[in-house]
Parts: sequence; C-alpha cells; structure tokens
Amino acid sequence: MSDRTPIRRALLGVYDKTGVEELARGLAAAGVELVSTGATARRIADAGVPVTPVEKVTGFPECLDGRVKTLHPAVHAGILADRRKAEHSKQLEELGIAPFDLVVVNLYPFTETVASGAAPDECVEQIDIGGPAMVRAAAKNHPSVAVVVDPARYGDVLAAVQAGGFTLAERQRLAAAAFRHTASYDIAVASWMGSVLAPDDETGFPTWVGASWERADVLRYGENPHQRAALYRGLTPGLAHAEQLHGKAMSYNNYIDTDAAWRAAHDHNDPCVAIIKHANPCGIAVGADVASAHRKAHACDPVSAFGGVIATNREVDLTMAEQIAEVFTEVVVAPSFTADALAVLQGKKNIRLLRLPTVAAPAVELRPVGGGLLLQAVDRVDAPGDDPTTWTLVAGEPLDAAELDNLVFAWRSVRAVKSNAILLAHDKATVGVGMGQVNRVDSARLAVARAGDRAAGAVAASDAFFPFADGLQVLLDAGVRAVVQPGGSVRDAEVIEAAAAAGVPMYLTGTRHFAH
Ligand SMILES: NC(=O)c1ncn([C@@H]2O[C@H](COP(=O)(O)O)[C@@H](O)[C@H]2O)c1NC=O
Repeated sequence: MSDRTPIRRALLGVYDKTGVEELARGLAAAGVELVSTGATARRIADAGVPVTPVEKVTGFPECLDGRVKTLHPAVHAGILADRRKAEHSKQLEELGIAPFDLVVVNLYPFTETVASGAAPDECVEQIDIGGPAMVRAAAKNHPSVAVVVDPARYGDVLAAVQAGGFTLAERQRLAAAAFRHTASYDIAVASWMGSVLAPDDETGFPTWVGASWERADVLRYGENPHQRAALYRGLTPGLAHAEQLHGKAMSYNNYIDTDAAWRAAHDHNDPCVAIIKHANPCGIAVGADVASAHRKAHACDPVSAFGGVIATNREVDLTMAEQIAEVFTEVVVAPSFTADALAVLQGKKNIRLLRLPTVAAPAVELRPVGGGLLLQAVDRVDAPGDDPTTWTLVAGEPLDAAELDNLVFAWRSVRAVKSNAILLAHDKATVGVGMGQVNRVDSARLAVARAGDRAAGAVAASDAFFPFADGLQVLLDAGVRAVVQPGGSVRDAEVIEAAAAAGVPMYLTGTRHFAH
C-alpha cells in the first residue's frame, strides 16, 4: 500500500520568494488550494494564481508589523492534526478547521541582517517567530504533512503532487531538513545574543558555543586509509568553500596541508608562495612576482617539495604554472589563475587546483580536545611585537634596511612552522627550516643541516625564546648573520652574550609564535 499523502491544501509563507510564482502555478494547476501570508499571497495573486490570504483562515488581521500573522489555532491545528487519528480529524471538523498537507516556509534573513551591520533593533525584528513555529509543527507532523524550507526543492514538490503526494520516507527527510533549518537559525540567534547583544561577562568568550556545519563531501578516507572522513562546511569563508577547478577529489591530508599553506602565504603582503608538506613549510618566499617567489620557495628544499601543496596570495601566472608543472604537486590553491596558467596546469592529471578568494582570517579558531573544545584568538602576524619598529636590538650593530627586511621576512614566516621553529632565510626566502622537535637545539641543527652552505650569511628566526645558549650557538657556529627571537628566558643574558660574543645582531620582539 502506498504511503503517499495527497496534497490538497498548501500553506505558503516565504521571505525568499524565488520561484514561488512557478510553485503556486503548478500547485494550483494540480487542483491544490493555496493559503498564503501577506506579501507571498500578493505575489501569487499578481501572478494570476488563485490564493486565499491567511487572514481569511484566521479571521484575524495581520498585526504588530507582521509579528503576528500565522500564530493562530486555525493555522496550527490545521498543520498539527495527526490524520492517522480519527479523533484529530473529528476535532478539526467540529472546529471548522481544514487541514494542510503541505507547508512551504522560509525564514526572515536574520544572519544576513546581522552581517549587514544593522542596529540591534533591526536584527531583533528579523528574528522570525511564526515561520519557525509553522516549520517545526509541520516537521513534527510529517506522518501527515510535507514541509519544504528550500526553494531548490520546489521541483520535487511539483513532481510529488503529480505522483499523488510525497512518500513517508520523503516526508521524513523533508522534516529532518526542516529541523536542521530551524536549529541553525536558532543557533545564529542565540550566538548573536550571547556574544554581541548581551554577553554574559567580559571575557570575550561566550558562555555557550553553538555551531552548524553542513556536510560538503564524504572523503575517500581520513588521515590514514583505515579512517573514515568527511568535510563539513560552516558559515565563515575559507578553504571548505574553495572552488575546485581541476583534479582528483581532495583528501583529508590535502585539506590539512592546503589550509596551512594558505595561511602561510597570507602572512605576507608581497607576492608570496608557501610550499607545505605534513602541515609544515618546506619553502616560503616572497618576490617581485609569484613566479620568482615560487622559484625561491622551491629552491629551499626541492626534495621535500616533491608532492607538496602550494599556496600563493596572488594570481598564478603562466610562468609559475610552467614551473609547477615540472614538479609533482598535490594541490595548488590561489585567489585566481590566468587562463593560460590554468590550461597548463589542467594538463597535469594528478594535480588539484583550488580557487579561493583572499578573505580575512577568522577571529577565533576551535580545536577539539577529549570531551571538549579549545577556543583561541587566531595567531596572526599583527601583534605589537611583529612590528620591527618595536624590536629591541640587544646584541651587535643595527642591520641595514635590506637585511632588516630579510629578518622581518624570517619572522613573518616562522609563525607557519610547528613545534620549536627555527627558520633560516636569505633574500626573503627560507633556506633551512627546523621543526617538529622536542627541543630547540635539534631544530637549530635541522635548520642548519637543511640550509647546508646557505646557513652562512643567512638570517635566523626562532618562534620562541632560546632557553639556553646552546640552540643559538648552533646557528652562530653555522655563520648566521642576524637573529630575531621573542626573548623572555630566565637565561636571556647568557643567550644575548653568546650573540654579542659572535658579533651577531640579535633583535627581541617580545611576541611568541608557537604553533603545535
Ligand atoms: N508572525 C507570524 O505569525 C509569521 N508567520 C510567518 N512569518 C514569516 O513571514 C514570512 C512571510 O511573510 P510574507 O508573505 O508577508 O512575506 C516568512 O518568512 C514567514 O516565516 C511570520 N513572521 C514572523 O514571525
């Protein structure tokens, strides 16, 4: 036996009126009686489709600037009657209320109003009350009623009407989508109230955090092939919203590395290229153009750059594309690609190309820990100590403008390096990066080993203070010509003395850039 419920009477009240005339026309042509709210009813009537204004059903005028239009038993009993129960149908008859089989509603644009910078009163006015009430009622009563909250589903509605109504499974799916819609809506309202309108305290962190994520993709696997994984998309812009222009599906590790690469490239204002492997840079460089930045970044560690992820903060041009095409590369992410660059890269079967416009970094980042979540302000290279005019020279002679620029490049780049970061740079390009160690001496050794001959004359940045002079000594012995580090160790005097003894300028920033 079919579990379709025929659609004879529909209630329509939509803020986003996209496609509503076509829907109404199709429903009316199939003999469905239409009831609708103020502006929606006018739009339908203007399209020449017969429609009953909801006031005719409620016997009550829309009032209080639209705050009350559908909040009435004649509407809600019509939606909530469980047609499987004879008693409900009997009660409706006694009350003179006709049931609804279909509810089509979308809500006031609360999020968009907040995003527009509107005043609090205007935001509050855009908190839809009657809409969610109808949506939730219809979704609860999905055994009898179909609910649609997305204009993209109107085609399905018209097909279902022709087929004799939605099946129970379809109504269940529509109901689940409807509850997701109202839940996300309420999360947006509660978040705004708790962090903008009426924060509970002065910490800057709300006492409650709600989030709404839409599944964007099911990935082939997670960090390892035996782990299942999926990508979810939130409301803030970023990698999860990037447009893939070419190549195989992104993997879990591709996402992790691409996110790190994107961030590293955007820590610089000049044309910059960052090449990332295992979420760490194997090359970062700035240049007059992206192609020269890419050549310099690649030269840092060509062995590791094999199979890397490349990000740039500018358009990829033909020259850069031709260079990339020479090396096996997993992903290239950029704000844009010139047509000829795209053509070259699309000739490579295994490369993934992502277009992601440059957007402001999010203010906070979340990291799950067992049973909870850490929230922190995102580390950007814009703290007071990131401005070289605030640096303190504690050893050696001041650098000339060009070398200081080089040191600033090293400092801006070291933020992207994880766990005891030591970064050597020359000509605004990394030449040796030490990372992922549990002590700073080993990171220094690694950076020097990777730099080889290039360590002599390079400048060095350390993401955090040297706890002892030993790590610094490794750099001094290798011949670095300047060092920047936060300072703040109890043994700073010892460390500074080592730099002074070697005649190497040392600048203290007072700001640390740990990344784990
Ligand atoms: N107050 C109510 O009873 C009420 N009933 C429905 N709405 C909303 O009003 C909008 C449709 O109204 P109109 O057809 O006038 O544009 C929809 O977004 C719907 O969710 C209401 N508005 C706000 O709560």
